[in-house]
Amino acid sequence: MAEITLNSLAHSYGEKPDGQKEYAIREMTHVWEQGGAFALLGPSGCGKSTLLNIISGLLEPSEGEVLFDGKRVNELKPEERNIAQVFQFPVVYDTMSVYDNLAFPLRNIGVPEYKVRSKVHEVAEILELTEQLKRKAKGLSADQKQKVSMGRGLVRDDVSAILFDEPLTVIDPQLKWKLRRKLKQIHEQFNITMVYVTHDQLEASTFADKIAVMYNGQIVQFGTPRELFENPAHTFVGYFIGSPGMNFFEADLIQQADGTAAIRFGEYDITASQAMLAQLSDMQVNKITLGIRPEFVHVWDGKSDDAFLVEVDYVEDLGTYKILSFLFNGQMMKARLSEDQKIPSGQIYVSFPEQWTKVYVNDYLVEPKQETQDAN
Ligand SMILES: Nc1ncnc2c1ncn2[C@@H]1O[C@H](COP(=O)(O)OP(=O)(O)OP(=O)(O)O)[C@@H](O)[C@H]1O
Repeated sequence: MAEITLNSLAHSYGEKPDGQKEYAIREMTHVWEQGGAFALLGPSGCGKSTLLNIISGLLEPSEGEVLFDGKRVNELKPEERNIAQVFQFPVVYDTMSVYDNLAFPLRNIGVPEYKVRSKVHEVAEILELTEQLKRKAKGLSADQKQKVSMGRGLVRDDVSAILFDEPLTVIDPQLKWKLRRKLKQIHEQFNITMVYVTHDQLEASTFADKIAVMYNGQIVQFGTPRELFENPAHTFVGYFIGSPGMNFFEADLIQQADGTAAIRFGEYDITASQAMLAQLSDMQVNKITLGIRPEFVHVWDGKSDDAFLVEVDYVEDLGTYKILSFLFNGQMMKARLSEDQKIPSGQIYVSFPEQWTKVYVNDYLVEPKQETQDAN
């Protein structure tokens, strides 16, 4: 078991990269603590597989280092790193029995047969493969084969970490949920560092304690599912996590005649704390992006003096909840409402609670200015 550190790591597939754009992994320093369950979440092409292959040793990074428990492993071959990797498609020996497939990694390192037997039975039990142990792998269904693949990763006690690269791609939708739970249970039981790559936010949040969201070769936020939802550190996290994603709109920071600052969206003033306005004034920006999740838009039943009058566009009924689309200053926005909330047609009042209205500059979240403590 190991803590995995990426130290100023970067990777370009080209020999002579010309600028950041040519890097599949842009420079990052990052730590995955020992024994954690982590997900690497991001859209296709953001660099997830590249990063996983660098950790497992299938790919040598062009810059920086990978450390296991503080020791550099860049020069170690995959088999010397004690990493188990489970890929999208099952890797099993068709002509061998399920038992021999599971026993293979242990026999390879000379584990005595009596220990092999007990470990294979333990893992088969967890993965519900005991009844299949004598069968040839060839006759198994795709999801059973993938369970065998996972089992081969789990049999060795000495692995530093298990890396999963979209392991549920071939699994039946009904079984996906069950296997995800199983993986979580296995993690709790074995306390091995696990990194799970996926482009599916639901998969990431059921499996992982902490999720690294990747975008354009960078980890833009590393946090619990709740942190990613409540406080997206980057506009991409706001957009990618949640259903539907965060509402964004461009606003202006203006300096008023009395010397105070205000945030303006068209003719509307958007409330912000003094600490936030002070921070934005310090940053000397004019344009900002505001973000609010559809769940946090407050839709009023009737008239409200502190709310904005907006135009209802349409309401989508999704069974257990509704999505209201409305036009605010010409921009389409969404609110997520409970199924029993009545929505009048025409014009309604909405407001954006200050706590949930996030401010972004150049795509990154701005935190309100901290009061400096008086030294005396
Ligand atoms: N062998 C390669 N040679 C050159 N470029 C590559 C190679 N493998 C990946 N890339 C590029 O590196 C970037 C990151 O790809 P990577 O496969 O790591 O992304 P990913 O997030 O795993 O995507 P997916 O979910 O589609 O597998 C992409 O722009 C891709 O085209």
